[in-house]
Amino acid sequence: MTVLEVEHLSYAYGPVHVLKDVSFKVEKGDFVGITGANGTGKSTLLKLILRLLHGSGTIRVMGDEHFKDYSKVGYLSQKVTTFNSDFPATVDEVVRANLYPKIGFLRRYSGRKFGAEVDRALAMVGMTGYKHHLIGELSGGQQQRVFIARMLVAEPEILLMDEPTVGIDPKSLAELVELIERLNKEGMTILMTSHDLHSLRGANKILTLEDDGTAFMQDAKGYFAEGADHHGHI
Ligand SMILES: Nc1ncnc2c1ncn2[C@@H]1O[C@H](COP(=O)(O)OP(=O)(O)OP(=O)(O)O)[C@@H](O)[C@H]1O
Repeated sequence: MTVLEVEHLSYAYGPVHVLKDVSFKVEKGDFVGITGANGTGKSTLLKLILRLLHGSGTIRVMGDEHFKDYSKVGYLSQKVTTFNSDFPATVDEVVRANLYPKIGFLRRYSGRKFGAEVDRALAMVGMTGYKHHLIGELSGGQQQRVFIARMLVAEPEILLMDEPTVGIDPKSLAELVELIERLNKEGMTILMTSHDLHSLRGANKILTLEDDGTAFMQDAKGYFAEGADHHGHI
């Protein structure tokens, strides 16, 4: 089943053309690694898919050109974890907050606490036991796990992640990559940008954005077989 179809997508910030006539398809269960040099438009592409930005061309999510239910699309933005350590929210609050778009603002006050849903999401990312910790007190890798749990609690169909592995120490990085690969193996469709070839080793498709704004998708096996040297930006 095709869950995302991008056709002839172009986008410019004022006079600066970033994406030009980009087309690709994502099937349910795909892990798409999005790569390309700095400034080629990886973050811009994710924001267009989320309709935070509007370009020309067509974007169909779940077959719908006018898709509105973005609670089904989890998004982890770049640098989401650059937290001030005084940030007062607990892990529980950060994860729970993403249930509200789903359950509706008014029902938020219905008294139901959704503790089981939060616990389940934290268990999926190996963060059981951290519920009452302040988010600002966790390591970068732990914060990323919590932000992944925050996406998962809304039971999304697709995860969009913008460089989730940046700035994380090697051990936490390996665990985070394993977590992302496991979620994909369990059936989650993932689109993830990264400059780090290792982080994308579980991908089955690679979308490469070029300096001229074009993009092409290829089988990950072919991409990795060509070798990292071939792709000057990695
Ligand atoms: N809000 C904005 N206004 C104007 N130009 C922007 C804006 N956001 C991004 N750009 C420009 O658009 C281009 C693409 O940016 P984008 O952040 O999508 O690239 P990227 O591939 O994600 O880069 P990186 O690998 O550095 O994260 C860059 O040249 C950037 O300077």
